[in-house]
Amino acid sequence: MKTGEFGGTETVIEVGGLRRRYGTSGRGRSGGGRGSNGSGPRGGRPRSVAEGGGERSGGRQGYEAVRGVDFSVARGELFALLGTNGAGKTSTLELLEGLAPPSDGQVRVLGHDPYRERDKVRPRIGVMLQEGGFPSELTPAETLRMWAGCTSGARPVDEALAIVGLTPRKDVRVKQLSGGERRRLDLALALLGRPEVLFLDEPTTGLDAEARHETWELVRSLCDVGTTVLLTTHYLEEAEELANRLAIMHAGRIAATGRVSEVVAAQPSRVSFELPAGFLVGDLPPLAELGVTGHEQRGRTVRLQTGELQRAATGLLVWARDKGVELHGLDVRAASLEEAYLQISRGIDDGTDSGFEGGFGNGMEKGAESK
Ligand SMILES: Nc1ncnc2c1ncn2[C@@H]1O[C@H](COP(=O)(O)OP(=O)(O)OP(=O)(O)O)[C@@H](O)[C@H]1O
Repeated sequence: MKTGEFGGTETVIEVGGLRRRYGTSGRGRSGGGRGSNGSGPRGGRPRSVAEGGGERSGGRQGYEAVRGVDFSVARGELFALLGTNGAGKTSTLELLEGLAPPSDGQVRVLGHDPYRERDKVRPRIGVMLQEGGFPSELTPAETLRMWAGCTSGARPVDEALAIVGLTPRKDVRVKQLSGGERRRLDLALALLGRPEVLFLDEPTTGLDAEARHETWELVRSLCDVGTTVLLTTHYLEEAEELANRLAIMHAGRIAATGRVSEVVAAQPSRVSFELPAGFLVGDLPPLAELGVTGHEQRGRTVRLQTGELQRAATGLLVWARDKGVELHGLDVRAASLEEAYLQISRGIDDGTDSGFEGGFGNGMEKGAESK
């Protein structure tokens, strides 16, 4: 089940032509702490690297991690940013959180520039960073109490602990918490100020299956009461479960965006099988008549791509029956978000549009055109 109906058309997050270049400004990455409200004791992302230097700065021209990104998110909507490692998800999120200014383009959160009008935006957002960086000698209860002191209108600490299921561990030192428990503490901190907009950077990484499902339930319930959520994730299942809409980023750009069904529908389905002994691809029925839009062959293995899976599979099976042959290794695969994700990222790497050719792996020879 997706998050609840999001409440109307009010745009809460708007991003246009967004760019972020490292290595030219001399600013550090993502200073300024966790979000919620107040400046707080936590000074920002532990993996900070000076934008003006470091091995990742990309030389004199710098490195452009975000290359013209556009999207908007309505109130109560959950928007997921997916992408390969280094695609630019966190770099984008940090611009939305107001932790750095964009090199170019526009960001509006709740109608304000989150960097320049930080004081207007900060009290209304909650941020769950990828790595927390808690003082390790404090307990979760103490950490939350300390943070609540910097947060106006904070929830009671016990309520925040209960929401994320940390009550039984509230008096254990942070250094003794498991990775998943720390993640929950991170979430509790992000929720402390009852934010209107929640930014979650890989919120369920390190959580076991049960805790992940509980977090999904929690996020859904927040959306149901109108909280707007932007999350990054590597779990496609998470995006499928939660997202009203998503964007797949690759190399700093949005390669596909829309509802899950729209992103998936834009990708072809696949049928692969071993060509029976004594037959060539040219002996198959005319592929265009089966709705096949492309095919490749490696050794005896043939892979077809199609937007009409039933027609292609039926035509192939009828052909095999008529010829009295068995199609070994037959694999009929409908397009899925995973397929879409892989095809998009591989396709762009290869400079192809759909990723179909790149997705079949290197060393694949193009099969002969069928008759
Ligand atoms: N301070 C920095 N200086 C130079 N390059 C940086 C800096 N921070 C990030 N980058 C580069 O920008 C690119 C995007 O990084 P980013 O962390 O935004 O990706 P991501 O999509 O969040 O990746 P992941 O899924 O691995 O967390 C990467 O190539 C990264 O090496």
